[in-house]
Amino acid sequence: MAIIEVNGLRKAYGGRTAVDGVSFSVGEGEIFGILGSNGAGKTTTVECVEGLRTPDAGTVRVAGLDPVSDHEKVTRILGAQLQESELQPKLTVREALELYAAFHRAPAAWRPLAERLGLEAVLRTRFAKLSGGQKQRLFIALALIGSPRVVVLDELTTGLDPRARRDTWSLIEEIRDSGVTVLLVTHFMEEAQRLCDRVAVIDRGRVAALDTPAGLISRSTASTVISFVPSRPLDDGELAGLPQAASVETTDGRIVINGTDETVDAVVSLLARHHVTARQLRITDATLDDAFLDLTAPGGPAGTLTEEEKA
Ligand SMILES: Nc1ncnc2c1ncn2[C@@H]1O[C@H](COP(=O)(O)OP(=O)(O)OP(=O)(O)O)[C@@H](O)[C@H]1O
Repeated sequence: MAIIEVNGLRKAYGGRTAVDGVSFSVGEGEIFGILGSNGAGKTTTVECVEGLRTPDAGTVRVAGLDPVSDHEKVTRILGAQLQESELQPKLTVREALELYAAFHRAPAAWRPLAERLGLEAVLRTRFAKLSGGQKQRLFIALALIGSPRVVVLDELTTGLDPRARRDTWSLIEEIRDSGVTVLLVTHFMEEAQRLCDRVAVIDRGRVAALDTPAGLISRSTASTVISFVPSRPLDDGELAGLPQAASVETTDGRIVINGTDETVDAVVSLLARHHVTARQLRITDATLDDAFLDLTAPGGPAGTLTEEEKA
């Protein structure tokens, strides 16, 4: 069952359109990713879901409620991550948890929540003295303190080191496993690929694609990466003319081709025809990073919408 439904959402600032007809729905228990470049319209979209902005057109529903006209009810269902500027630097972790618990009618017990998020050791530490990872864990705790059914996490791991980022990913999975739906806004393809059940790619205010991470990769014109060092140089023209090759690059003698299974077959035939051996041959699946670049390229395959996107 869908817990978030967004239909034909439009929002402009002044005369400038930021979100231009965005539609998606999020099923209960999913980790749903919103992916896009800077300025694509991600934050505006989730702010409309949170009821912090009023749409110019379209509808948004959270558990069937309008986040603007039913704002109070929606704040009991949906927990949003604060921005750093919204917490007093002198507040201790314990004070922040107690303060935010007091905002809710039926808050979660803050102590077990602090334990779950590894914050017991810093309960008396002021916000300004916390590390980046500790601050993010506190933000997650504050988003969860009202025992929400949905939590919105926006650019949560920006600025974290790789270990803290991975720790945060595990926490997000635990949150989902505890039954909370997660709406995750991110720039990081690896994060979306690892965590998200489904992803909406927003490009210039529109949904360019909506699918599982694996689905997005297989739909892109560059689902496979072939790389090798030829035993002798190959003709650039023949390489560029390979079927379904989205890109061909040569760096320090290594040829890297982004394409499909059809491209792999053509590379094998080309090498055989010219009696060239492929040294250090690697054939790997493309990453979400490759698919994202392909899906958001000007004139790219952004028009290949699934049935859900067309609806
Ligand atoms: N309060 C505002 N007033 C005017 N324009 C705004 C405002 N907020 C956002 N915009 C503009 O709307 C567009 C979409 O911005 P939005 O913040 O939704 O994108 P985003 O995908 O979240 O970007 P980022 O990844 O950089 O945070 C951008 O062109 C931005 O400059």
